[in-house]
Amino acid sequence: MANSNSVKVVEVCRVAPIPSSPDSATSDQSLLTLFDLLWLRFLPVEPLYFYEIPSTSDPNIFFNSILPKLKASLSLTLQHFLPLAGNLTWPQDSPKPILSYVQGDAVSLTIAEFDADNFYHLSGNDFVDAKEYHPLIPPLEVSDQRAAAMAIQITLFPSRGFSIGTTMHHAVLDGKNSTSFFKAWAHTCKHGTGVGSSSFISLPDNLKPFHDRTSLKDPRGLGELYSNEYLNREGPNNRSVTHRGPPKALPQDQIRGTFEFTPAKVQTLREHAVKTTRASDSSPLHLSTFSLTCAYTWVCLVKAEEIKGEKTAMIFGVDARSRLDPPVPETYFGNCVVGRVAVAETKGLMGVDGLVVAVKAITEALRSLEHGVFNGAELWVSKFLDFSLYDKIYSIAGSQRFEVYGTDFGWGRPKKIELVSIDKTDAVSLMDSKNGGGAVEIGLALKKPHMEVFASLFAKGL
Ligand SMILES: CC(C)(COP(=O)(O)OP(=O)(O)OC[C@H]1O[C@@H](n2cnc3c(N)ncnc32)[C@H](O)[C@@H]1OP(=O)(O)O)[C@@H](O)C(=O)NCCC(=O)NCCSC(=O)CC(=O)O
Repeated sequence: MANSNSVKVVEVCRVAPIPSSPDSATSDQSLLTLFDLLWLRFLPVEPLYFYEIPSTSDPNIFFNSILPKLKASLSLTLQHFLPLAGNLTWPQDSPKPILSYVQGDAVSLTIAEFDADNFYHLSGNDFVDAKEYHPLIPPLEVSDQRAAAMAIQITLFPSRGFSIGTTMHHAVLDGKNSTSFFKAWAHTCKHGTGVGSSSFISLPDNLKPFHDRTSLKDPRGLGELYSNEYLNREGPNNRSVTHRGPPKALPQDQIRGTFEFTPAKVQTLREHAVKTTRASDSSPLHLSTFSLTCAYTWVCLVKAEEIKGEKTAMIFGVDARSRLDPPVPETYFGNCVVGRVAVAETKGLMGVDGLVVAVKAITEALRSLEHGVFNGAELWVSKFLDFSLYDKIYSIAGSQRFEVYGTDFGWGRPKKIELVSIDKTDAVSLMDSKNGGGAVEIGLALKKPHMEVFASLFAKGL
């Protein structure tokens, strides 16, 4: 078990974007879109990256070299991501919340230190008590009137490594953006010209955020419809920009585990699905890495948690950027994700054809995209999902496409990445694998007995 010493806060400071030239933007303001509003009440996203410190003769390498570089590059990177240094408000005269940055706004950065022995425990492969990650994530400054977009915490594990934890307001950005921000910061840190330099580091095109929320067209006025919903649903004229709190009683005995799907494992699942699909099933199954990974996880979860109800659901996000008409750039900054819900009979998931039942449900949910991402939107903006219909609703956070393990600040690939928020949102995290090679990893937070059964089902295979 890890040393239970608590995290010691060394410094709390604020990092502002450095203007890179005299004509750099000094302010930025945008109205939230429908896509942002959908996430307004969601809990913040909490990615946590662990990096090993290279062995060196300088015991103070972190404070002498690494930390100053991280701070300087953060400041330079924020110049490209001004909204992340800003705040959300919802003035009385505004139809929707406003995300604004004005000169002087800055990101809260906490520097902390934790017992070195915790490093390999928290960044290793063993199960970890979910609560152990919480001190590595900073609080976000939020009130009903004003919410910061992001807070960052860098925690040193002396002579071992450091972690970078962030808390990001979900109405400000989606998983793709948060990954791009980390990659842009890492790029600037790795290729920067030195501490104290205010020189502008140009980002590769795929990391340059495209900031124009008005480019998301909403001819049916769904954003207004949805914001009116908010204003009326939660008390009269409720303009709070605070997310809902975590569930009242977070399970105390949750542990976290990571499981890997190698390309060979995915191929085995694919072949199994093809073999067990009935000849009478005319419509082809969507047998991508994503659908097979989610389907197998779903089946193992239903069995491990002994779900009893008639139906269970799995919600996943779909990147809408290229699916909109007209599309928006891949680098569009702001939420651009729509939810899709796969529904299956629990009995079917538990049966011998469980994998195919799950893949079929995911295929059907994806098929609805053929009619456009806004098909039936008037219904789901006013009543997204009737939770009472399902005994259990699973969800997927993140994507293996984001290639988060490619985030190198100059000291190598991350040793481990956790999406800490999944223990509050009950989601399954999905990302590329820390072992590379085209593998995918999922992260779970479950009660210990359920995790043990899940691990054994996962290892056993089909
Ligand atoms: C809807 C999807 C999940 C479906 O994914 P699939 O992979 O099943 O289907 P697909 O049609 O997109 O791709 C099918 C095949 O084409 C290939 N392919 C297609 N596009 C690709 C691309 N851009 N990069 C790499 N591969 C690609 C894949 O190899 C895949 O096969 P193969 O994989 O077998 O090789 C995805 O399209 C998508 O939108 N992903 C992003 C979801 C997202 O943004 N999530 C974050 C939500 S916000 C969040 O999570 C934050 C939070 O709340 O915490």
